[in-house]
Amino acid sequence: MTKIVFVGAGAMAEAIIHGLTKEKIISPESIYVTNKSDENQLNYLKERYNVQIVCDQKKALTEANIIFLAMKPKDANEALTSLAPYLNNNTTIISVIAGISIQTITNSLGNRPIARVMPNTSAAVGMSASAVCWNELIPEASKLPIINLLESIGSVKVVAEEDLHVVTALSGSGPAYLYYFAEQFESAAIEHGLNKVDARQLFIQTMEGATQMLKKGDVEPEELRRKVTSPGGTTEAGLEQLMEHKVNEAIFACINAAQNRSRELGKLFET
Ligand SMILES: NC(=O)C1=CN([C@@H]2O[C@H](COP(=O)(O)OP(=O)(O)OC[C@H]3O[C@@H](n4cnc5c(N)ncnc54)[C@H](O)[C@@H]3O)[C@@H](O)[C@H]2O)C=CC1
Ligand SMILES: O=C(O)[C@@H]1CCC=N1
Repeated sequence: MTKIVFVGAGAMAEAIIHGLTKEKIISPESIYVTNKSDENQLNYLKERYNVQIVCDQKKALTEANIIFLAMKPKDANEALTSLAPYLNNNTTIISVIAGISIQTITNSLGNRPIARVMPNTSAAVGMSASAVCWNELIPEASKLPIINLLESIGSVKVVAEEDLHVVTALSGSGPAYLYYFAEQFESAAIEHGLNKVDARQLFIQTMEGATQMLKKGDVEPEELRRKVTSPGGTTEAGLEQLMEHKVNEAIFACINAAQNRSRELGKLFET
């Protein structure tokens, strides 16, 4: 049975565990969790998902088939140093840490199969938009199982490592941008008299409907937008404000800053 150890047990680890256990891809008895200090969080994960808390670090790490690295970039070096002595040669490392390169992980853990994944927290509902890259030590035969594992939490694209920076900016951080939009549209609608429940439901359904239209893929977003925008109508009036406030520039600046930060984090914690 495949044994998976999560080193780092925060928001992202939980979202992945939620997805994996919900889809019954792997039995919770085979999923182990450990973190730096927060015992309450480990107990919570055990209670909620029935996963195992690592008691014997050495045993858990030595026997692991897959180790997920799920700590913040600033904690990566310390974590990698503490793991290094216990790994067996065949263990596959899957890092979800933003910015930290395969080379930096290799520098601490030695040459071994390493994949980097950029998921997002929608993994919790099986809707992560994940991208993965790997080093050449990941055997051909292991690629599909890794993709299948990740597909249990959503969609997966295989990308070049260099592209993970922009992927992180777009889909790793993406849910937060959409939640920000949700907050703002909701507040604006409430200001104009709608109640909170209706405002939220109407916005969610609008996002969902627009997503479905985009997903059909037969009409470009620009054309879909035109179909909503009657000349001299309400949409035009609204869009004019978005353009006047340079929302397009804000979005370019947002993606640029996020992908830059991913590069910076990689450099900052390079070993
Ligand atoms: N939250 C998100 O939406 C996404 C996060 N990520 C990446 O996932 C990683 C984790 O992010 P979050 O879960 O949001 O952070 P978090 O702060 O919620 O969780 C971090 C976990 O790492 C543990 N930790 C810290 N130092 C450790 C050490 N030396 N050994 C073992 N465990 C240690 C902490 O105790 C905590 O359980 C980050 O690198 C982030 O870039 C990637 C995609 C999306
Ligand atoms: O904000 C962050 O750094 C992480 C990576 C992508 C989403 N959250």
